[in-house]
Amino acid sequence: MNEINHLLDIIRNKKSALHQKDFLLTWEQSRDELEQVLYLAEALKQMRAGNIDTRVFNNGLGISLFRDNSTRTRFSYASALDLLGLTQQDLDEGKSQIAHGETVRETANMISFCAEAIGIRDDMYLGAGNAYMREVGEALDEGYKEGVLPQRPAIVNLQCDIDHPTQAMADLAWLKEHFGSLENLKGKKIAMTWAYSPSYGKPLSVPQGIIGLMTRFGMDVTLAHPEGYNLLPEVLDVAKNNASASGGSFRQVASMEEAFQGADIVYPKSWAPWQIMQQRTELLRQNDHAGLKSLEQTCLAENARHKNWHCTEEMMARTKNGSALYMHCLPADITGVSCQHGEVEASVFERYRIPTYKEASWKPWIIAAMILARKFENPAEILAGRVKAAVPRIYK
Ligand SMILES: CC(=O)N[C@@H](CCCN)C(=O)O
Ligand SMILES: NC(=O)OP(=O)(O)O
Repeated sequence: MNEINHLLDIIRNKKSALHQKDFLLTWEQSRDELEQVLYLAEALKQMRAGNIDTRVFNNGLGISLFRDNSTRTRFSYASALDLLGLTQQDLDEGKSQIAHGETVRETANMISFCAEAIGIRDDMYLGAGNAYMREVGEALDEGYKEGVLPQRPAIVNLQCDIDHPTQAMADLAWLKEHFGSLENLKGKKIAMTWAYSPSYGKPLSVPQGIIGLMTRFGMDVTLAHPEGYNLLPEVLDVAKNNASASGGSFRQVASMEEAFQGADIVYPKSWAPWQIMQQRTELLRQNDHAGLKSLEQTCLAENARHKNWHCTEEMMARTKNGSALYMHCLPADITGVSCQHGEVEASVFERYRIPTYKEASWKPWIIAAMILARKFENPAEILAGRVKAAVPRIYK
């Protein structure tokens, strides 16, 4: 209990305007706001462990819209809604009236009469996903202002084309847990590198999320990828500016070997080539399904030219004392396990499998924290009320 109260005190001292804006990109939030979410996640996790009711809502919907597959984020979002007392309702666009001319602003209002949160994953098309979330947000603002909606639902970015903030924040929570404090992350070397995948053309948002967030905490961030796998130039600028403001650094190198050299943390994962992402966006606009399918094949063929971007034991041996922390957003393409030849060698993955599960396990708490911070001006007081109301257990 003392520990929870200590966390609530930390949260009280963070200056936050998160109750007035959606958390769509980590770099749009102040350092205090990021920390507010991080500490709220810790407090919620401890409250549940102590069997303290965290249902701050008596009722209400939490809507989900997944335009791409998901295991972790989908169940983490459902868990977060349950923790807060909300009921999940999935928006199945195929079953809605969207195909019959219903506009985004109309759908956004029609689903939200009793909604407190809307979680959206829309990550495959450059320039589309984040923009869609903002369009929904504007429709909700109007509905609330005009008295259609009695409340403004929080929008939760469950991965867009630019950032995967629930992932990057869960990764940060895991690093804080692993290294003991945010202070301890200063000067740590993290290698965000491309790795070969045979599965499909993955979004750019995970590597962008990592370089955009870890540069906020004084880390030395290295990005590496084969030619043609560039990230969005504006996100590279964000990473550079963050690094100079936080006393960390950001550099780009041309090989996994170089990025792994002396690294404390490595994050090897695949993403699609930039050109493919741009063509995919065009084909989506034209609704060209056959074109999208054949482009996917082109993407996989291009990936196959870089099979040497493989997180092997030899590669790991280059890291600091040969024992860098391996991270992955999951699912990883594991050579000989989930595919013939993938991102990571089986023995490396197996050694870090449980740590990657712990990394992922922060996600429900981070999502619940984001919703709390958006819905309440003083979320620490709201949780303090739950702590006070908790009935002590009779026996232990
Ligand atoms: C949609 C998708 O596969 N996404 C992600 C996030 C991590 C989960 N795999 C990716 O690989 O970038
Ligand atoms: N890491 C991650 O976002 O996983 P899912 O795609 O399963 O949600």
